[in-house]
Amino acid sequence: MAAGAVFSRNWALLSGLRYGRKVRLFHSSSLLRDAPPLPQASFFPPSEGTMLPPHSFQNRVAFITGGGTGLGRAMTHGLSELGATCVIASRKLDVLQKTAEEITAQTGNKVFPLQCDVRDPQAVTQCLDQMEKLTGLPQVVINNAAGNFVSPSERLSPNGWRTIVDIVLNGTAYVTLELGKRLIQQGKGAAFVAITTIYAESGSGFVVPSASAKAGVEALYKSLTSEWGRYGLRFNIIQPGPIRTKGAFSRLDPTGAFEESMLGRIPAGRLGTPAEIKNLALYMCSDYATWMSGAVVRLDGGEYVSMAGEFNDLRKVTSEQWDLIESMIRKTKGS
Ligand SMILES: CCCCC/C=C\C/C=C\C/C=C\C=C\C(=O)SCCNC(=O)CCNC(=O)[C@H](O)C(C)(C)COP(=O)(O)OP(=O)(O)OC[C@H]1O[C@@H](n2cnc3c(N)ncnc32)[C@H](O)[C@@H]1OP(=O)(O)O
Ligand SMILES: NC(=O)C1=CN([C@@H]2O[C@H](COP(=O)(O)OP(=O)(O)OC[C@H]3O[C@@H](n4cnc5c(N)ncnc54)[C@H](OP(=O)(O)O)[C@@H]3O)[C@@H](O)[C@H]2O)C=CC1
Repeated sequence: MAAGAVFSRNWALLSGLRYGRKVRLFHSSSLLRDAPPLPQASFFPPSEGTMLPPHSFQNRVAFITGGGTGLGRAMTHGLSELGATCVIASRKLDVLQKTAEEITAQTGNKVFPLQCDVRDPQAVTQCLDQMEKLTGLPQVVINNAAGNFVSPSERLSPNGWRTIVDIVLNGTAYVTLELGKRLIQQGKGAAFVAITTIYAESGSGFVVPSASAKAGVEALYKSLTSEWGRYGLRFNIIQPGPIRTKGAFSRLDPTGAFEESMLGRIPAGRLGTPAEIKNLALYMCSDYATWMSGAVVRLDGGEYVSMAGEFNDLRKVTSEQWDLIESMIRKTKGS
């Protein structure tokens, strides 16, 4: 079914709410099921395993914000599997503790949970003090924590704006600047990765605080690439396309009405997986990527360019329709 038709059908289902019909209201319940991948997805199966050789991060420390859930958890798992001692930090200590225990049990390498709201610079300082005592400074830093929700911009309050910009841009800056200062002082190098999004470049309606803050993160990282390379610090950026995590989908598509139309614009025909982000992030932080700095890598199954191309909707034209179009164009010869 064409993406537009899918969207209309799903939206009609939701509209049924107004007439008292029973439809799924939340992303996790059942009427609007998770959209199935498109047929071409069978050409592009995701590989879940960890790509780099064993021990690639042996004797290294990694600090991952938002490491308790979603993509942060996947990256923590991968680093730990390859030998790193990991420190994960976010607001919910219970979530962090559970993740830390599970990963430590699976990999045999210690994961330390530290409570930290990255919006608060003092909390960041205290968290990094604790980390230094536990593990010393990290060689790998992943700024992954984020906040987001879809909302028409005219509904945003100043605090709604501030909340997202504080988590995404200010939080990343507090962590990066404080760690950078400490690393520089101790003469130690490190690899930083920030997780942004494909709309950091284009901007996007309905997620304006997130788009603005992620663009700021990219500017921060590109700027520090140039300024702090001389201290042994390198900075790279991953722009993921859509990946089903509870944190993202519950705030960006809570009804599930948009998932199918979103799939229709991804040439690979499927969502990404946390493991795909994990493998790219691990590569960027590894010794195989010491010449990589200031890079911005989009990992989105082709969605971004697919949305940008003026003529890409012609995918919907059938072979018979092309016969007609071609004959009409050919008739213009000599005119
Ligand atoms: C076209 C189809 C698209 C389909 C898309 C589907 C999939 C995704 C595809 C791509 C994804 C691309 C990018 C993804 C980027 C991400 O960042 S995803 C990660 C998302 N994860 C999280 O957000 C986790 C953390 N989030 C939170 O904790 C909360 O959601 C929050 C960010 C709100 C922070 O919580 P808290 O500090 O408790 O804040 P408050 O609840 O007090 O709220 C602060 C102010 O914000 C206002 N607000 C909250 N929600 C909304 C809303 N939905 N609409 C408008 N305003 C909202 C709230 O009212 C507070 O302001 P006031 O004090 O009332 O003025
Ligand atoms: N999933 C997707 O489709 C996409 C995701 N991304 C990006 O990937 C990254 C991970 O997102 P994803 O895993 O999907 O979603 P999650 O919601 O699972 O991850 C967000 C993490 O950020 C943490 N966090 C939120 N606020 C704060 C705060 N104030 N201080 C410290 N930590 C905080 C949360 O932990 P806690 O609640 O404990 O604080 C949570 O672990 C984000 O940067 C997101 O923007 C980008 C494009 C697409």
